[in-house]
Amino acid sequence: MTGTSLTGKFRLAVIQLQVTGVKADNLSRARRLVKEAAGQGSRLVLLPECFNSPYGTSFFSTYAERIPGESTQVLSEAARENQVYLVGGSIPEEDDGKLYNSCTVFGPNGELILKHRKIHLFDIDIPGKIRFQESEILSPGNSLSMFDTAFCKVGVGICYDMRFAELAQLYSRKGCQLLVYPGAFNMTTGPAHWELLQRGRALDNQVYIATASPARDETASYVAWGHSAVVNPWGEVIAKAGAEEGIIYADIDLQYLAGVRQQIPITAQRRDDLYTVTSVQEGSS
Ligand SMILES: NC(=O)CC(=O)C(=O)O
Repeated sequence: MTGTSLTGKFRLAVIQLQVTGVKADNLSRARRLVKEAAGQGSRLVLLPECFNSPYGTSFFSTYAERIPGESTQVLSEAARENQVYLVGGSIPEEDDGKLYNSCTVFGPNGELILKHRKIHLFDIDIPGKIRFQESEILSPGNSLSMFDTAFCKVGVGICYDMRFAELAQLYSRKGCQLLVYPGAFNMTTGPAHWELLQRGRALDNQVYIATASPARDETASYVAWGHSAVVNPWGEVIAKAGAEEGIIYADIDLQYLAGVRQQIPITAQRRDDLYTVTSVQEGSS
């Protein structure tokens, strides 16, 4: 099968990891769960945003690493030992005096094939509910990030990136059939928007969407919503976690995707003479 073939099926696993303040525990649990997912036939495995550290601006500098570093070494070995594509959620990355929220992707040989730095920083202020300002600590990435697998082409965003419809449109236009978003929505925006955004992105672009959240920890300073999910190009949720740690599985069916695109041919029907979405940059940041 070629990298962008529209035939075939493959199994995707999403790991909803219970992230603690102990980095070594996060890494070893992630490694164990990647092995478990591969044992169930998964060929592509997705971890959550900030899988090696608690999510919060006060934690980023303490847990930050260079890439390559300790956490990405574990990811590389887990990908190679289990022969999977591993989308390594995200980690706080330190580079040249700046901090980023970065996702690394490893191929089945353990090679680093992509690094995506969160493009849209999570700066929100909902009075009485939640104020979060990633930009106080982090710098944004400046590039789109896509990679080819033996099964299909995949576009990568991190959490808040999912709110920007243009990014998903560009990925779809550039041939992606699956978009993956490690994320960590919270107890305010999670119930309101998490699933809605995934279904919207899937339906608008006729792609599969997979999201991976940390498991919920009511004692954490930032309580993640959980509910990692996979949505198909028809907009249906085909796999969904609860709030606790676990793995969910979905069979990604590229023929089904092709069928949806043929039945409702919005790509051919677009009015690019009236509107268009274009990008100025591409590649890893
Ligand atoms: N944590 C995020 O980056 C985004 C989020 O929680 C939201 O958009 O809501």
